[in-house]
Amino acid sequence: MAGASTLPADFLLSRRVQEMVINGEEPASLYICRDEKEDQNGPFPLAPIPIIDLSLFSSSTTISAEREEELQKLKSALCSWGCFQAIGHGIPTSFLDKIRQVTREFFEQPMEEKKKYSKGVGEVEGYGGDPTPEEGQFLDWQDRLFLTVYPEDLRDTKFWPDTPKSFREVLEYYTTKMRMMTETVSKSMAKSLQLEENCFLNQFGERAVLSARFNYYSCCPRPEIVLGLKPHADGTGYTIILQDDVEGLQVLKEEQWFTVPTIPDALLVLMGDQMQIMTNGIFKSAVHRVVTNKEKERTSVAVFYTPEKQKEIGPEEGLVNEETPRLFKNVKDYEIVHWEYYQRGMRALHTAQV
Ligand SMILES: O=C(O)CCC(=O)C(=O)O
Ligand SMILES: [Fe+2]
Repeated sequence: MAGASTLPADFLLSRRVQEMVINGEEPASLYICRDEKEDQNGPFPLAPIPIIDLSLFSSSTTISAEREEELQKLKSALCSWGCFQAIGHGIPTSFLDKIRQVTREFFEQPMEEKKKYSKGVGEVEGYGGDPTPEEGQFLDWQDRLFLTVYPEDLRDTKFWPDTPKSFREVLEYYTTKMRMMTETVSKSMAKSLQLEENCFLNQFGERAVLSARFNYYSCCPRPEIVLGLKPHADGTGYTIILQDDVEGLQVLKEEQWFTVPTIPDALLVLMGDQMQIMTNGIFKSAVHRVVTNKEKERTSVAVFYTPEKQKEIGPEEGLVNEETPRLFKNVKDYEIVHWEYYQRGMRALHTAQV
């Protein structure tokens, strides 16, 4: 298509990346994130992210020494990587496969079917690309379906797909399980820091928000210069990511990008900025990105767990003392500021610093 490389962002974002690929189009210039000759410090090593067995925290039969050791492992993972691979979460692998399958089935439907759930270019909820970023920011090689699931009165069910047939049921069941998992994870994180076990749950509040983002990364003819998702840290409390069997997610540690291994029965629990604030900087909010792939499509489902709207959160008092002074202010609706900065290609954490 003549002049394709200078198309404006709003126009590009009104179309799906998947459509461009089906039409055999080359990525327009706004998708190009770097100079071809730039050193990318690849190949990227696999990240040795600790694997934590959550069943050790919930089962009453676990001997306390074993539980204590796992809590220490959890704390160390969150201080260094800002994430861990969770197993023993109580969701059978067969069900994780079911979610992976309905996700793929949703995106593999004809465009007309998916467009029933289309959002406007500027909106977040629904099917499409992320809203247009500020000038100078490149676009992501992905399409996604974003749905708020809890609290239930915030659901906008016109965006909830009717097909594949089991989609809604699978999402409902998965997020019920996610709520149980956030309870275990939040309590365990508190215990690992010698805090009262409900402290983080209380900060998240009864109306904590759970939303699901189904990501679809089409094959990309120029993987060396196009990203599936630009580098960012999440504005959440934390995020739980289900990957399929195609690698692509990377985390940044000491200025090196590491590829997150795909493990069929594991869920990646990744700290967002708000957990870094609540732990007074002890847990790291992990910077991550997604690379593209020439041969294989990739899917993922990210469940975002965010404190209740309008609720103030801040560093736990038990973590603030003379040796470790308060690093962050109390904030509310932090994710809104986070989003504004994200759209400018920046992190927002400094806005919460004292
Ligand atoms: O696709 C992935 O594995 C990660 C997605 C992600 O980082 C996000 O949706 O915020
Ligand atoms: Fe993310």
